[in-house]
This record gives sequence, C-alpha cells and structure tokens, in this order.
Amino acid sequence: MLFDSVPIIDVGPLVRKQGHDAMAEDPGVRAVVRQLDLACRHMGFFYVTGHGVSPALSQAVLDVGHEFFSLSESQKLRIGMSSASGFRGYQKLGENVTKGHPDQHEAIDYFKEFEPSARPENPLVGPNQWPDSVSKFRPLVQDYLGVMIGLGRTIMQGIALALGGPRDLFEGDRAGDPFWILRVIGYPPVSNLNHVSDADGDEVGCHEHTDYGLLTFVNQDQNITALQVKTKCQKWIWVDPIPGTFVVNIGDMLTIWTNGLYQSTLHRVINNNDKYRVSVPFFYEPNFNARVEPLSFLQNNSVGIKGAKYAPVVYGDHVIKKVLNNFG
Ligand SMILES: O=C(O)CCC(=O)C(=O)O
Ligand SMILES: [Fe+2]
Repeated sequence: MLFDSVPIIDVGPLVRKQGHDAMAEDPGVRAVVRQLDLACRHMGFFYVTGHGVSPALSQAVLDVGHEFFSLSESQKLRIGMSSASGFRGYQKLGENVTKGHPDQHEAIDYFKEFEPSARPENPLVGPNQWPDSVSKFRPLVQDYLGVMIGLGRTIMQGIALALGGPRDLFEGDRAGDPFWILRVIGYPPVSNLNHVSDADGDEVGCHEHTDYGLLTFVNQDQNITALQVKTKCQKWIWVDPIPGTFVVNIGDMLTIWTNGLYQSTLHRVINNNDKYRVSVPFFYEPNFNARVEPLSFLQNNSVGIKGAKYAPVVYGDHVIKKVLNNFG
C-alpha cells in the first residue's frame, strides 16, 4: 500500500482508553492501531485529530513564538544559545546547520533538564532559557510540554500495540522516563516565492533530514504551507496545515527498535509564502540513557527480515552527536 498524501487519524478512542488493561481489545482502539500501523509502515507521517490538546493552548504557543521573533535581535540574544547553556536557547537565522547547509530559520531550543547527578561532561547539561520580555511565554510552554508528554506516551502505547507488543513496550528502560526536545521555530519568507526545491540549498527553511528520536508532533501556523515530506515513491509532497491537528512523524530510534519496519521519513521546510511562519515541533524521545536495538520479536518477521538490521545505539549519544553537528 502506498500513500500519496498524509493520512489523518482520529486517535480519540486511544486517548480515552490509554493505560486501561483491556485497551487492546477495545474495537475503537483496534481501529486506531490499524491506522497507525499502516501510516507508520508506509508513510512515517500522519495527522492526528481527537488528541485532546486544547486548540487555544496550541495557538497560544504559536502566538508567543511570533511575539518573541518580532523582538529586536539584541533582545532575542539575551537568551542566546551557547555551549555554556547546554545548547539551549535562541539561535539566529543561519546558525542551525543541517548536513552542512545553513537553515533559513531562527529558533529557541528547549531540552528536558537533567538531574543534578547527570554526567557533567554531557554537553546538553544546562539551564533552559526563557524570554522574560514575552509575558506568559514560560508558563504557556510549560503547560504545553506537560500535555504533549502525555500525548506522546499515549501514541507510543498505540504504536506498541500496532507492532504486536504489549501496550507498555516503550515504558520502563526504553521510554518510561522520556527525554524531550521542544523547538520554537521562525521561518522568514524566502525572497523568491517560486522557490520549491533546495537545488541551490540557500533558501531552504530547514534542509531535508529525519528526526532523531521516537515521535515528533508539529504544531504549525495555519494558512501557510511550508513542510514537505518525501514519499516512498521519492516524491516531495506538501503537508498542508489542518486546523486542530498535529502532524506526527516517526524518528530514527523507532526505525532501530522496529528493525526497519517503521522508517523515519525525510522531510524539509520551504517557506515560499509572503508570510513569516512559526512552527513548534515537540520531540518525544526515548530515555536519555536508553540502549536502542532491534526488538527481538521483530528480527524474524513475515516480510522475510532475518536478524538485526541495525547496530545498537544509546539514544543520548545519538542526540549529542546530532546537536554538536548542528551547532558545535
Ligand atoms: O517546521 C516544521 O514544520 C518542521 C521542522 C522540523 O522538521 C524539525 O525541526 O525537525
Ligand atoms: Fe524534522
């Protein structure tokens, strides 16, 4: 089965039944699980509706993002990212580099904070940086993080069932204490509004990449189409914003755990609109110290896969390498 557009999944039944012992037998949950399985196998991207996150909260987070990016550069740089801040904070246009290309976006990065006992040599240890000139920024984003961590856990239960595992497959040492990343991103319009490819590489908001972890939830401005996904037929398609939804995509750690059954999908951002675009991706990740390796029950499956196709990685090492590559 091939998708030529991103499927929409109403996860309402899963949200209502998550955590219940009998959830796997619930007909509504089973229908959601089937759709998650198809979307993850064949597309790696899907929209979710029925997720229970307040549209007003999602919108408020985008609004404070716009407000922050409209500040002067010197105000924004008051929360500038550096190695001393654990690579947390504001980065200027072009400072983020994807696979050697400077991206045409500015952003603020937040990571889950570490316990005081964390290894001091971990370069991501540091304080999150909050702009005090945008009122409510911090409490809004913190509320949002709380609900998104819950939604990430719920969808991972659905994915666990879709793989034929128990609902708590991704709890405990795998993702019971999930790391998370939140980026508030601003994309200025490109100067050439007919620009749709990254052949010259310099007008792309975010160059093609796959995400690092388990699941990404993109909260994006309505009325601006800028995100593109590469389908299994190698065709770039636009992912239009749909009111009340998140765009969800799977990350590299899920590729490894599923032994390639669910593959993270290439995507990129080109804002060839005349409006400034804000998006806020929330990345739901494994435990920082999780050892990620193909699940044994997925090493011999019906599609003829024999053995592990991926070497084990420690998630934290993977994310440190990626962040240092982007900014180090
Ligand atoms: O802005 C977007 O729509 C997606 C951004 C993205 O892919 C990322 O930050 O990993
Ligand atoms: Fe991404």
